[in-house]
Amino acid sequence: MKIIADENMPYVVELFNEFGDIEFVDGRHLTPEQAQDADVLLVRSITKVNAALLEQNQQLKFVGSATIGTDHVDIDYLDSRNIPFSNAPGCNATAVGEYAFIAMLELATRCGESLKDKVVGIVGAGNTGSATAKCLEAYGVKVMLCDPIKQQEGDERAFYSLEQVLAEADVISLHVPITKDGEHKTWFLFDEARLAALKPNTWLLNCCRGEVIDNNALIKVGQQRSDLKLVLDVWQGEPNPITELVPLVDIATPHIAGYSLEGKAKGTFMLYEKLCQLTNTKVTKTVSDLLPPFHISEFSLSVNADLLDGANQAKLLGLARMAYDVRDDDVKFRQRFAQLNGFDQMRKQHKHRREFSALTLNFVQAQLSNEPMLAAEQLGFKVT
Ligand SMILES: NC(=O)c1ccc[n+]([C@@H]2O[C@H](COP(=O)([O-])OP(=O)(O)OC[C@H]3O[C@@H](n4cnc5c(N)ncnc54)[C@H](O)[C@@H]3O)[C@@H](O)[C@H]2O)c1
Ligand SMILES: O=C(O)[C@H](O)[C@H](O)COP(=O)(O)O
Repeated sequence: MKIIADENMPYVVELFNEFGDIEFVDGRHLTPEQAQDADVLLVRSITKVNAALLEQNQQLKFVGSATIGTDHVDIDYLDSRNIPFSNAPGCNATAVGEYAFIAMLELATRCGESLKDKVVGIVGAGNTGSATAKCLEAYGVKVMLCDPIKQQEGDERAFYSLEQVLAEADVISLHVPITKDGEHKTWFLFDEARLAALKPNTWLLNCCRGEVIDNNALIKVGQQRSDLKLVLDVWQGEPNPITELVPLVDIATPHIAGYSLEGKAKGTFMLYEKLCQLTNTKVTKTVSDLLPPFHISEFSLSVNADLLDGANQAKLLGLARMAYDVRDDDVKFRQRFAQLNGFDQMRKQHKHRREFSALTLNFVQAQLSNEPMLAAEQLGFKVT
């Protein structure tokens, strides 16, 4: 079996070498000629999987994308050729949730404000939106979920309309797939009118797809409204963000919100499981076999370390930065995004961060209540 895999997908050798020969390719520039003799194709979000790529291939047995989003894959075309396809829903949800939470903590600390006093609107309450809400709620922040599709499906959580979120939330975090048609289409969901209608001092975070916000309108509105705070991990026209937008953005990163080692490992692992299922192969590996130990295995906290206390926001941020310091990616982004291949190079060379779960917090003295420990656990840390 010939397996063609994106060169930036970790753990492919560990998981797939038992199935055959592996060839690594540059996923953004994969050609029909390179893909023509693949039995298995393993891609990331940067490879367009469609008729143009695959019509010369008559032997393809499986396409796997180690991503949550599927907008780069023509699933109808694969169906028409009976080629099984699988993505990796939820694989990097925790990574995105922690990224959004850390970015909010960072902004709050930078502005001398308390995140706990904010109301956060989450647009799209699926895997990544729910993971963001989980961190915020563990910290005691009020969350407003907006997801008309889940609401219509009978999800029992409390939902709010987008208009309510725009009117009431201090922070808005976007977690929708990119869709171009239908009642709930998300392409330019945040157009000039919605951007201009944001409450004074709103923070807007986009960790889903760049085109959910009209980036040209964002430049126009951002230039008129210095009160807005922006966190962008995704950009219209990737890998070439619009240059004028970057200085208006408070935290800017190159589509790496989902790049935790855990998320990456889970993504590749889910495709391995699917291929095992398709080929009647026994699953013999586990995700934890793949992950190296974290360089800080345990961190001790004293009795004053009530992470839930808003007065300790900076301490919580310090702790979160041990797992992931978003400022490093922001600095690199500003230096490199405009260079030739800068955006892709930053993603390729990204030092995959760890999730909170890699860090064990040791509460060395008994707390007055066990709430801070429970909150730390809810945030995702291991607690002893
Ligand atoms: N930045 C990154 O690294 C990164 C990582 C993972 C995912 N993503 C992107 O984020 C998207 C969301 O990921 P997910 O795992 O949460 O997906 P998901 O499918 O679990 O959840 C998306 C939710 O959005 C809702 N939705 C759709 N249209 C909506 C609308 N108009 N208004 C409100 N809600 C709407 C859906 O009902 C669904 O519940 C992915 O499709 C992907 O494009 C980006
Ligand atoms: O859809 C997703 O899962 C994310 O956008 C994913 O993290 C993108 O990363 P890539 O596949 O480009 O490495």
